[in-house]
Amino acid sequence: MATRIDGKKAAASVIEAVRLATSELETEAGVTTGLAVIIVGDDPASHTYVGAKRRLAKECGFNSTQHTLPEETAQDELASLVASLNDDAAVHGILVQLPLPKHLDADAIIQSIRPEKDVDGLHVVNAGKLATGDLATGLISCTPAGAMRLVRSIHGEDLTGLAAVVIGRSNLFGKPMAQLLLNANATVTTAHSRTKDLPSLARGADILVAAVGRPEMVKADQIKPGATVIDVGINRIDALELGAGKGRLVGDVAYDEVSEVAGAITPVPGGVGPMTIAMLMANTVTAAYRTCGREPPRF
Ligand SMILES: Nc1nc(=O)c2c([nH]1)NC[C@@H]1CN(c3ccc(C(=O)N[C@@H](CCC(=O)O)C(=O)O)cc3)C=[N+]21
Repeated sequence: MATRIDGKKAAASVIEAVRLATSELETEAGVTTGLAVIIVGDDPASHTYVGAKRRLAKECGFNSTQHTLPEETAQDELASLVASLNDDAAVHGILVQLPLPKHLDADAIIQSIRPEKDVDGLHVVNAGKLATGDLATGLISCTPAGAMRLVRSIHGEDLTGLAAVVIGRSNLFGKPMAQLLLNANATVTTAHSRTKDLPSLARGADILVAAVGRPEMVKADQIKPGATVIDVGINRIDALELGAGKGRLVGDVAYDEVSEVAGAITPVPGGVGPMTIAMLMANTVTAAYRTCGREPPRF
């Protein structure tokens, strides 16, 4: 039976470290860490996530502001809000909740955030720093950073000799995750929808990371015995009797059967999800430390 990797517990320890770092920066430099969250439109799931971010920011001792804009917000209005937050010295981190309404160009908005304040790690400067192995001055995308922390909780810092397979190649997750694993000396393969014979590729993985967005797609026969399985999927299975917006959350991995074969596995919920928000807080206080020329702790 696989070890269940407790993302909630790991996230709580990151949050505690962020809280300490925040209060240290406050007492030593007189700087309160500031996070600005922008949300456009009224997608209920987005509002739930933003609410969770706000609560955690408060718990960390941040000064957090939320900018709630109507669905019909124009590109230039959103751009000018980002511009004013870029220039606001009290704001160390800017997060634009995704997805944005379809009429808006999300990438143009993200690229207009000052890289030093891009706590989502999505700006090309931050993506480029990660790609070139500069982990010391950039900001790393929160979900891969959180997933990597969970990998380290099992394997430690050095993944030499381990084969890692990442299923998914998005800029948001798959690519940065592969780069983090590579930086830690794993031998990395990125698989995707065009990959031939994914099951046999997956069976070679000591570390299997699934980010496909298909409920319970990864089955037990695709797992190397003893492997570490990181499930990044968040799929809401709507149960008709529960009504809209309710229902069960499942990952991209068939948890019950896979946990019979794997050595360690993250659950959904309670795995990578809570780590994502915790790493957002870590990135924000990191950004605040850097504005004062101080070395941030490693989270
Ligand atoms: N700019 C931006 N940055 C993001 O990081 C970002 C975003 N936009 N848009 C949406 C996605 C999604 N995301 C999650 C965060 C936490 C959980 C999480 O904590 N999930 C809980 C369950 C929560 C529930 O019950 O719905 C868990 O897995 O245990 C999930 C998903 C961040 N995202």
